Order: sequence, then C-alpha cells, then structure tokens
Amino acid sequence: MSEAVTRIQVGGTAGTDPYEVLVGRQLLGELGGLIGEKAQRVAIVHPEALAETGDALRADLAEQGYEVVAVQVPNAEEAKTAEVAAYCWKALGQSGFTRTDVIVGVGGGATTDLAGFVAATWLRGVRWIAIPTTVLAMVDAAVGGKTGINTAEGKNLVGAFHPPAGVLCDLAALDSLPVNDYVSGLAEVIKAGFIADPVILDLIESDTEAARTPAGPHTAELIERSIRVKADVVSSDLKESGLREILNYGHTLGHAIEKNERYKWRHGAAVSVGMHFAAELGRLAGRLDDATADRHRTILEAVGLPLHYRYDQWPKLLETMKVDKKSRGNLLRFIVLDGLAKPTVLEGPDPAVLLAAYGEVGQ
Ligand SMILES: NC(=O)c1ccc[n+]([C@@H]2O[C@H](COP(=O)([O-])OP(=O)(O)OC[C@H]3O[C@@H](n4cnc5c(N)ncnc54)[C@H](O)[C@@H]3O)[C@@H](O)[C@H]2O)c1
Ligand SMILES: O=C(O)C(=O)C[C@@H](O)[C@H](O)[C@H](O)COP(=O)(O)O
Ligand SMILES: [Zn+2]
Repeated sequence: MSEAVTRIQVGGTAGTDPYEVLVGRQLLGELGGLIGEKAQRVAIVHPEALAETGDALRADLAEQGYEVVAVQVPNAEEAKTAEVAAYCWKALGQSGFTRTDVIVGVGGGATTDLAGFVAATWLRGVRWIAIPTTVLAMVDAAVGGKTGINTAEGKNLVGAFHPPAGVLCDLAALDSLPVNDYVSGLAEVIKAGFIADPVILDLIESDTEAARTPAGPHTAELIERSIRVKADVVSSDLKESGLREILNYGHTLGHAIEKNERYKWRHGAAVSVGMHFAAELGRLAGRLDDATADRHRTILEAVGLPLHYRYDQWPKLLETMKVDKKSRGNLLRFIVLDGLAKPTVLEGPDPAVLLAAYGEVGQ
C-alpha cells in the first residue's frame, strides 16, 4: 500500500499565487498536472550526481509528448554562479523556450536556487517546479521563492523572489543522499525547531542517531513540520519585509563562513556554527536563557553538526557580515532568540559582545 501524501499550501495571501508542497513517495504522477497543458517544452535542470534521475524524467516527459531540454549542471555550490546561469539561458535560447514553457529543478538547494533563478530571469519570468532531493531543499530551499546565485563577494547576492508552481518532495530520494548531506539538512530542521516549533527538537532529541538517517521513525514528521514553519512565514511575508527575517537565524555568520571557505562548506554546516554563535549572542545580550542557549550545543553536536570555526578569521567574518542582506547602512542586524520559539532582531550589538560571542565559537 502506498503511503499517504501530505499537501501543504503556501501563499495565496497578499496577492501571491498559492501553490502546494507535496510530501510522500512516488509523486512523479503529479508532475504532468503541474506542468500544465500550455507547455510544449520542459527544461529539466539537474546536478551531475542525479544524471540517472534526469534521464528517467526526460524519458517520462518525452513519452507524455513534451519537448524536453535536459540541462545538467555542476553539483552543489559550483552550480550557483553567473557562468552556470548563462549556460542555462543558452540552453533555453537554443531550444526556443517560450513564456508558456516550464522549468523543472531537480536536486538539492543549490540546484533549486539556480533553476528558480533561471526561471525568474528567462523572459522576465517563466513557470517553474521544484523537485527537491535533499532534506535541506525539501524543508527550506525549494519552498518560499527565494532564488539566486552567489558571487565572489558573497552568498546569494544576486537573485529574485520567484515562487515555484509546486514542490514535490519524494522521500525516496533521500535514500541515496550521503550522510553528511543528510545531516547538513538537519541544521535547517533544527533552525525551524528553535525559531517556531520546539516539537521538532523533542523528536530529534528522542533519538539523535535515528534522526541522522532517512530510515528514522520521525523523518516524514520532521520534514513536514519544518515545511509548515517555512510555509507559514513566507505566506505572510514573501519578500522579507519583516517576519521572514527569522528564517535567517544562524545565517549571518553562516553565510560569512561559506564565503570564507569559498563555498566548499555545506550550507547546513555553516548555519550550524552560525546558530551556535546566535545563541551565544542572545545569551550575552541578556535575551536568551542558559538552558535554551545550551540546548543549541547539545542538539547540534548530537546529530553531528559542527559548532566551531577558526578563531583567527573573526576580522574577515565581521567584514562580510557587514554586507549581509539584513544590514541597513552601517547597522549590523542579527536574528536572536528572546526565548524558545521567540525570534527577534538584535540591532547594532556592542562590538565587544559580538567578539565575546565569537569567543565561544572560535577555536
Ligand atoms: N532559497 C532558499 O530559501 C534556501 C534555503 C536554504 C538553503 N538554500 C541554499 O541551498 C543550498 C544547499 O542545499 P543542499 O544542502 O541541498 O546542498 P546541495 O544542493 O549542494 O546538494 C548537496 C550534494 O548532494 C547532491 N545530491 C542532491 N540530491 C541528492 C540525492 N538525492 N542523492 C545523492 N546526491 C544528491 C548534490 O548534487 C550535491 O553534490 C545552498 O546554496 C543554500 O544557500 C536556499
Ligand atoms: O527563506 C528565507 O528567507 C531564508 O532565509 C532561508 C535560509 O535558510 C536560506 O539559506 C536563504 O537562502 C537565505 O537567504 P538570504 O536572503 O540570506 O541569502
Ligand atoms: Zn539556509
């Protein structure tokens, strides 16, 4: 018997088109309906690691009568560059891709960020569908319409808000994911727990070893709860004019670490260090209680995520954080917690407090 499919609605408020995130297994039957009848061409953007998945999708869609444009891109962050975006635009141009045609992004968050960005920019915006294949992409990257690429100066500095027409999270995809990538995705799951849904933390803490694999007893629930957190936030603030900033918890330092590592670190690992830092900052700023701050260390460490980064890199990290997207003029802004599931903005913290918080993180 096939498992039930969970449908989570996103958007549909404040003039945005609603779409659904489906979580389950064997969801490809849903793809044709999402592509719609107007499309003649479908571009499948997938990473090298998912060449077989790309081929299978191509054959399936060709059988349904679509003209398929297969666009294989590099794995991970190497895909989030202007050069790779230009390569995708070239493929679309050469195939005569029009405004009624559809892009399907299949892969991790790097691929869905790129595919969504190409969809946002091609002909000033075409329809796209996300098929996330990592935990991180299912719970976060593929949902909410933030699309983009990196530049040498920083993470996601070029992009657009361009929500997908639908998101298909096929849990079977997670079986082939290397454990490090699986665990990296748990950073965003844990983020959702700290900012909004502490049951997520309880479920992970009930068996941290099981939480590290797709075979764990709570996998589907953890993914669905995290998607609901993201869906609720982006449905009321698509363009990050306020509330959406809470989804950036741990990202101010996390993105600076990613840039410092020339995007070789996994996003989730950098966000893990960034959440540790944000917890210490919240504690030192007198906002966060000791128990919740300490809980960051224990849960992140228990699932195998990093807590520390190089102490001597602080000056460089601070410079990068100054141009974080949440900064306003010279004002540094961080998401911290006033307590469990009580995210808030800390503006212009005392430099001595910032350094002291990094003192707990740096080694
Ligand atoms: N747009 C957003 O709102 C948002 C939110 C969170 C993160 N992100 C972005 O997402 C990216 C990180 O995404 P990620 O953690 O999914 O990493 P990723 O996309 O880099 O994927 C990690 C690796 O796993 C491979 N892979 C993907 N699916 C696989 C599968 N099922 N089996 C085997 N290998 C597979 C990929 O090719 C890659 O090599 C970052 O660029 C981050 O900035 C965006
Ligand atoms: O969706 C959001 O908003 C987020 O901040 C989610 C983050 O997990 C994600 O990494 C996002 O890409 C960061 O966005 P950025 O605007 O800080 O680049
Ligand atoms: Zn993130």
